[in-house]
This record gives sequence, C-alpha cells and structure tokens, in this order.
Amino acid sequence: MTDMTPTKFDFNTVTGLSKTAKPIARPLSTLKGYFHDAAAFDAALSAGDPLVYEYFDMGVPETDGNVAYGTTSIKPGKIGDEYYMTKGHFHTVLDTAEVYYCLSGHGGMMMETPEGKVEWREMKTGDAVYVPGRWAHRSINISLTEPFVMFFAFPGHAGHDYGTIATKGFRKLMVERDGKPVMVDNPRWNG
Ligand SMILES: O=P(O)(O)OC[C@H]1O[C@](O)(CO)[C@@H](O)[C@@H]1O
Ligand SMILES: [Fe+2]
Repeated sequence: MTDMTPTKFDFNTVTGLSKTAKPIARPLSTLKGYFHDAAAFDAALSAGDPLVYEYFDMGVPETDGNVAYGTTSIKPGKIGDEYYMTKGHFHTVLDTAEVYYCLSGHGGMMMETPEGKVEWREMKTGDAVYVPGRWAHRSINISLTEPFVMFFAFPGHAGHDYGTIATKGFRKLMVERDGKPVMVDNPRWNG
C-alpha cells in the first residue's frame, strides 16, 4: 500500500540538479567537526561559507515498500588536505543497503562496518556502487575541478543515523598527498 503516484524526477543527468525540486544545501558551516584539520576548517569558514554539497530529498514516504531516491552533488575543494565530502552515516535500520550511480565527476565511496572493516570504491561517470546493509557510507569528491554527482536509492524506512559518525568519525580519510588522493588513518578517530 502506498500513497505515491507515478513520478518523474526531472534531474539533469550531468549536474544532478532538478528544474523544480529544491536541493538541501550543506554549506561548510553545517560540517563543523567533520574535517580532521580544525584550524583549516575555521580559516575556510572565516573566508566565507562555501557550499560543500547539496542533495535532494524527494519526500518519499518512509516505509519499507518505498524507495527513497535523489541526487547528490559534492563540489570540488579541500579543507586543509582533506577533500570535500558528505557527513556520512549508518542507516538507522542498520541492515538496509543503498545503491549509488555516478552521473558525472570523479570521487568515491568510503565505507566501514561497526566491527571495523573498511572499503573504498573509486567512482567515475557511469560507475555504480552497492553499499550493503551495515556499512556506513560517505561520498568524497577527489577532483579539485568538477563536482562529483551521483544518483542514489535506498529503502524508504532505512533512516539516517548521523550520531555515530559525528561522534567517532570514519576510521580512514581521503587526503591529497603530492597532488594525488591517498587513503590514510584518521588521526582523530574516536572509536
Ligand atoms: O546524508 P549525508 O551523509 O549528509 O549525505 C548526503 C547524501 O546521502 C543521502 O543521505 C542518501 O543516503 C542523501 O540524502 C544524500 O545523497
Ligand atoms: Fe545512506
């Protein structure tokens, strides 16, 4: 049983942006505590409040028979040596999966389980990643010139658990070293 009518999402297949729906913006000021270099964060914030990412919540009912979907666009940039990224989260219903399809750009998905397994999957235009249930996930833009844009879909009842990542962080980070993205241990990981 669902109260949805058949719907077409009018997103641009390169930018991910809709002509009609309004994106949810995540400017830097909403990401305090997420980047490892707090001094670089404060410096970037005092120089302005750049948009780090934006995404669409299409308002699908939060039931297990529905599929929540939308697009996310992570802008190019770094805070210190760390690439722009989403907050990242577990699903509240932990064992629920998510699918991501890259519409444009160059980035990847950082994933980890509560037990400490870590996986990184690099993504370019046309690549898809399946994030299994129980894996926290964060999208990271490793291009410094173009947005990293993805279509996503997940079970409507999954919910977002931001608290665990906000408190502990991810075990691994993507940082720039000698002009290249490298995965390193998170010096501030708080497990
Ligand atoms: O929710 P976060 O971790 O801020 O990341 C934003 C993206 O992830 C989603 O929560 C989907 O899991 C979207 O709403 C959006 O793609
Ligand atoms: Fe998710």
